[in-house]
Amino acid sequence: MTGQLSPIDKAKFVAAKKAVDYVEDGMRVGLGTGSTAAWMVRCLGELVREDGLKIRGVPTSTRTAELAREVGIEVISLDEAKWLDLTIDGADEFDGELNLIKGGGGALLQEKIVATASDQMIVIADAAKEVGHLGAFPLPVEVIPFGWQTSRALIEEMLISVDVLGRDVTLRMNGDHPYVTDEGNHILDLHLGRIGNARQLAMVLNQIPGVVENGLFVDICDVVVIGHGDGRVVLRDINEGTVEQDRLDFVESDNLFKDMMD
Ligand SMILES: O=C[C@H](O)[C@H](O)[C@H](O)COP(=O)(O)O
Repeated sequence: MTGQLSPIDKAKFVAAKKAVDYVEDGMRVGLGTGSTAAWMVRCLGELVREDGLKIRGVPTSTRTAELAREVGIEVISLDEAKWLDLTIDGADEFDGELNLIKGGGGALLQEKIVATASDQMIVIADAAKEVGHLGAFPLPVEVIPFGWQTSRALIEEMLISVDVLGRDVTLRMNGDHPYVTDEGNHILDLHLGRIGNARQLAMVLNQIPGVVENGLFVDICDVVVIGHGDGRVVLRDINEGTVEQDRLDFVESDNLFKDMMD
């Protein structure tokens, strides 16, 4: 990756770097999944190794669990933690009310359980993830493999009666085979274009037999840390509104960032 300092990588990195400021000694922290969350796990690992930060992390996927252990974070299960102080995770889209689409990486089920078991959920994202209305990103819905085609037909039928633009539903593939989640389920991606009422859609989806969970996170996120390619970070807080942070000029010289790019 030498020399490939893309603005998106920088944006994800500065958002992650800023978000770990919320983590305090002794906290039980939910660790999200995805490329942005991976930056956050690396930043936390650095604080654990170099500053002696004492935290326990609950990962939201096997991928994140491996990375967390690799960087020196103590990993525990959600049942061991019981409740979390904070979860930091990425998102595929967020709107002005901090509602989210998640699950582009297939981890939405554990992510939703972990986020809702936390006092606070902080999302880290590059600025391109902000939308006026959710739905341009295909909405992931996790379904059990048994009868998944019936679940898809029921979803398609339901979509006729809700406020969405598109109605295509596709089975996520991994090469020639259906994608399999950490729980052994499949993912249906709903190509909706625009979601008129995220709260209603999230509820009706979860009433369909075979649906385990959907990737709409409504009223779960408290803060979005938005990273920009030039190092600027903007906080969007559900209670305090928008707060512009100073530009973080350290990106290129930051050891962690340099290590990952070399
Ligand atoms: O299942 C994956 C998660 O919901 C991710 O947090 C989401 O897809 C965003 O991933 P990334 O940071 O790679 O864009």
